[in-house]
Amino acid sequence: MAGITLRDLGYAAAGKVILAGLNLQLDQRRIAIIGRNGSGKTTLLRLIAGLVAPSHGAVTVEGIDPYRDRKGALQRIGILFQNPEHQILFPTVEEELAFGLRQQGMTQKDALRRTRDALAAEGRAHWAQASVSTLSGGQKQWLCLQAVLLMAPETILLDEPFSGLDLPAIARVTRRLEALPQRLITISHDPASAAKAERVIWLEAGRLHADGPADQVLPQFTAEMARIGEADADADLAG
Ligand SMILES: Nc1ncnc2c1ncn2[C@@H]1O[C@H](COP(=O)(O)OP(=O)(O)OP(=O)(O)O)[C@@H](O)[C@H]1O
Repeated sequence: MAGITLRDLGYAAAGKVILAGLNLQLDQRRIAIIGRNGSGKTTLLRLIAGLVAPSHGAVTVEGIDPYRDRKGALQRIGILFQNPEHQILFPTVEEELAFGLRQQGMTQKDALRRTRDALAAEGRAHWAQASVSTLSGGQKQWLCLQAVLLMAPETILLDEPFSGLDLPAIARVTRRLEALPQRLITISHDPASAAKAERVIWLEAGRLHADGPADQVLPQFTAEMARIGEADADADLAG
């Protein structure tokens, strides 16, 4: 795998600089991106997924530009959004799961067959015709992860994959993610969930603040968050 390359990457919106000057080569299998609210983590994932175009510099994913080459991006990158409601488009479980496969060029018939096989393999064959609106938040999140996995991308981008999950669901999703062969790039506010990453990237106000092994970066991050937490109320808007 050639990995993901960010070259002097920057992004601005509504006249505001949101990310600037990022130069990173991302080759590791488990990468965590940490940072405070509004530090630019989600924007970085959206740039890597090719959902938005850089305002400055470039992103390359396994040799392609994910914004210009959408088909190539769909083969290489999957993204799990923080809020499943932002990801789910279809009324039933099987339609939702089949959609990504259709986008990758599979016929509707083959996509539905693959979807039903995948549900059966997970012991959830009876979910196929279920209405997505009847699922709980955690079940919707499972559905979104399943949709990404069915597309078999080389890299999966996860935006706070544990938000809104109860403790058993966190344990289940953690096990599932740990077993995946793919490269995972996971956003988190929570240092504990980044502890097993091979590499931790800390963003601060849209810029790289630290980059290294978890046992070096996380203690600095935790200490800094504690320091800020002890200071006065923090009501500044980023940018
Ligand atoms: N399209 C946009 N137009 C204007 N401002 C934007 C846009 N996208 C992001 N922002 C702003 O950029 C900053 C970074 O947002 P982003 O969602 O990337 O941060 P984050 O680190 O993921 O935050 P959180 O941890 O709260 O999810 C925020 O101040 C946000 O309001």
